[in-house]
Amino acid sequence: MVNRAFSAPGKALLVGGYLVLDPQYRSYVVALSSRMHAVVSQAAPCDEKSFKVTIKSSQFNSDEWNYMIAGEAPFEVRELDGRKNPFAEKVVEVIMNYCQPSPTETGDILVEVYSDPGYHSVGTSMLKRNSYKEFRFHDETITKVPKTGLGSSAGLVTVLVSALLSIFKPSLNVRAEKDLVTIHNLSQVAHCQAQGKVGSGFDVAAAVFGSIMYQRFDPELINNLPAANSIHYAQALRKLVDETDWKFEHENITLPPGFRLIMGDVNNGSETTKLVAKVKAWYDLNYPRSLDIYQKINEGNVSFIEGIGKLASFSKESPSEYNCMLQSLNSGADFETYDIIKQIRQAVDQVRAKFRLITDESGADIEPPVQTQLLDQSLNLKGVLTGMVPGAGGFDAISLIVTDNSDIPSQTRNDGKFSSVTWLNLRQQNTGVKEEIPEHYDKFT
Ligand SMILES: Nc1ncnc2c1ncn2[C@@H]1O[C@H](COP(=O)(O)OP(=O)(O)OP(=O)(O)O)[C@@H](O)[C@H]1O
Ligand SMILES: C[C@@](O)(CCOP(=O)(O)O)CC(=O)O
Repeated sequence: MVNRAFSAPGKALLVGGYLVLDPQYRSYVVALSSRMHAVVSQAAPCDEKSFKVTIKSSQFNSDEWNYMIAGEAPFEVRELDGRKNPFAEKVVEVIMNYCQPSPTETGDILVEVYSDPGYHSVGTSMLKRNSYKEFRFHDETITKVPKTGLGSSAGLVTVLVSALLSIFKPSLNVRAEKDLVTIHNLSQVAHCQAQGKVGSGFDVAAAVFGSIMYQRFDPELINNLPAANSIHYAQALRKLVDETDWKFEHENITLPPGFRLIMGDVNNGSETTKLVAKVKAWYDLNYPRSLDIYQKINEGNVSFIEGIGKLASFSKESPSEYNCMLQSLNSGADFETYDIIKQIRQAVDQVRAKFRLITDESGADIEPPVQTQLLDQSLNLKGVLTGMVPGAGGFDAISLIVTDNSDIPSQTRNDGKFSSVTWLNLRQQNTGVKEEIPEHYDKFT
């Protein structure tokens, strides 16, 4: 019996929201320590005309989806009890069409999914653990449990693709760039099909490659695929995944030493699709002024990215001065004497100001006044370099880049201004998809 396990990280898009939808702009995505996990096993084949792929998510009121696979490409995938999980279903469909297994030679497959605590609000969940890992068990089905916005669907798709691919391609090695690209391409296709739209794909790219500077692929690559029930689909999919250069950028990045990311869950929830639609309508209506505004945002994004790069070089070139700078930040002293800090803060100010303008004009709450207040107050805390609303913004969350030694929760504990914020216990993580040890997922009590 084959038995393998994989995990992939959640993400925070620090700069590049909205602009990342356009291939000309660069964005900065940090992968987070909250990870999605999948453990896969396969029974021996029993010479039937069909086989079953079961996906179990026991943390969510024992959710389970059973897909029956029969016939040949184009494989149609059917859930036996009509239960819906578009992300799981599209992964199964994409993998079957890409790998084209022979049903009579394939045994039933079981994938058990686990997600780290950061992805969902704690609510009334129960923490269960074994000696290696701990997960929260909720008494509601997956769609009823509020999300924190770390990209659970991208993580899910990425680990399911890795797990299922490893069954049909036993040589799969997630340390090899070539295999990562295969996982990436398959995951982007499945994720877009499940969402019913081609987004920027930064969340899937971060789940696969870890913390990255990202520039998107051409959406036509996926839009041009034939329908999944077409006789041309499986072949076109293989060509797209294996033989096409997607020309997207995913340069690995890391926060400078002495800094980490802290996310505050504001627990309100915004619908990204509605925000994106409003911003797009605003952009088209206000063109070419909107282009100027995007270019100003991009200037800020690029200056932020450069500033972060300069901090990394500073830490190498003058370690003791760099430590003094970290200490000034920690003590709340006049750290703005450091030009790099000034550059980063100004860059983020420029981006935030333009997003506030778009918020006013478009009606899309990218940085609504409550978030502005929260961020401005956060900038006065000891150890905070800068802060922003991540991704599409809205009421979901704030992200702060802070020094390693700062203690944000204790500075805000009894402060009414932060009463709406739950600080998530997360760290930046450079690694994308990782192979795990299947036995580490045995019996959670
Ligand atoms: N642990 C899980 N087990 C099974 N399905 C999951 C799991 N986590 C996520 N999903 C699937 O992903 C869906 C949520 O995806 P959605 O894109 O709405 O949120 P997200 O990716 O967490 O959020 P965001 O894109 O705002 O970061 C769920 O409804 C379910 O179909
Ligand atoms: C607005 C957008 O640029 C960011 C969405 O980010 P998030 O899903 O809120 O993390 C859309 C996208 O990139 O798909």
